[in-house]
Amino acid sequence: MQVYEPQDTNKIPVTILTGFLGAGKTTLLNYILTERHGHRIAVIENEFGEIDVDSDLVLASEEEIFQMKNGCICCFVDVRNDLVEVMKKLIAQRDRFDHVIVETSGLADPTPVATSFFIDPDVMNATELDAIVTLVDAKHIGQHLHDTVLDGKPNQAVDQIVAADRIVINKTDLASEAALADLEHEIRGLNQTAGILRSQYGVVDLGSILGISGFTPSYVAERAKLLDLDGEHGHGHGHGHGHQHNHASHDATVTSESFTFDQPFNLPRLRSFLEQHLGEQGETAFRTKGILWIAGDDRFHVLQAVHELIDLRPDHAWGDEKRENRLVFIGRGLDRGELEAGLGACLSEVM
Ligand SMILES: Nc1nc2c(ncn2[C@@H]2O[C@H](COP(=O)(O)OP(=O)(O)OP(=O)(O)O)[C@@H](O)[C@H]2O)c(=O)[nH]1
Repeated sequence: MQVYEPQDTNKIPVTILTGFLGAGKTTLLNYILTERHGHRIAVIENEFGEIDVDSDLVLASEEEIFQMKNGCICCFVDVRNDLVEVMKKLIAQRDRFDHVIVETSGLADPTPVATSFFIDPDVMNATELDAIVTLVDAKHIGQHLHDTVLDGKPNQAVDQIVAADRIVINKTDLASEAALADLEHEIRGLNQTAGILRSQYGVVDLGSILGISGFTPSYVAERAKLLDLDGEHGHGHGHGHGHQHNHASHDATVTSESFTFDQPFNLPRLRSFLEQHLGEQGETAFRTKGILWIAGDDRFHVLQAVHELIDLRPDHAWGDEKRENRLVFIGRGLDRGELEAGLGACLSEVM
């Protein structure tokens, strides 16, 4: 690990961390937050899905995590206002931290997020956009880059690569050297200037992604022009996070379904349901996450699945925390009724 120094100590450097669903943003964030790099980092999180699972997956102490409660970070109008508000709160507590990381939802285009740092004079004076860092899932990105079912609208997996100052190809353990070389070549075709790094579980030289001063306002304006992102027309999305936008640009066929159950799951039943369901629908079931209550077990379990790859494991003890099950499914053409029935059949009669 290499320690970095912010370039201008008067301004708070801000890193925008982006990457398609399941690329490893939270994993990288946890790595950053647990490394002893001598800097205090505030995190602004935003997620796709109505219930919050992500903040439970971030290991750091809660006071460092600020959630964007309303508004999806991929929407121009909402995000600009919300982000500006959150940033102002952070600026007021400026002495508590020296770097801000904004983790975007996996379906966000980072450019409007970046431009929101140039629309408010107070935020602009107090912060300095450091870089857009884009994570890429070495195993799964291919299918999203070639995703044709985007209705002629911008593909956010591509936007995220185009807008990046640094691209981290993560999950290199899941791809061959030849596949990685091809992917690097393909990424170069989309972005000629960004530094490309490789990682496993987000372990990168932090000096290569933080404190790199990759931004100038003119650069953002250029990018915005390039992507036709002036915020006035025609962009936005319509995914299932409970509110409608007219400025939809994202793939409206991608939705999220969230479930909570106040009964525990029978672990073997749940495992076999998930294996079967995600095995059959792995192409279109992009991402599944959950904080799980398992019958007969005092520890909460964490479910992480990216397409058909499932990771379900125990975490720490529930303690006094209220036990419940929270799951989010994100994908294309999700059938809520089928999921609800399938999950319901996995609930345990005994606690
Ligand atoms: N094999 C492998 N798995 C990884 C690696 N990095 C992360 N993962 C796993 O991939 C899954 C998704 O990682 P996250 O960090 O939650 O991804 P994310 O980008 O925050 O996901 P969203 O918030 O849903 O967009 C988790 O199960 C991680 O443990 C890696 O380098 N190799």
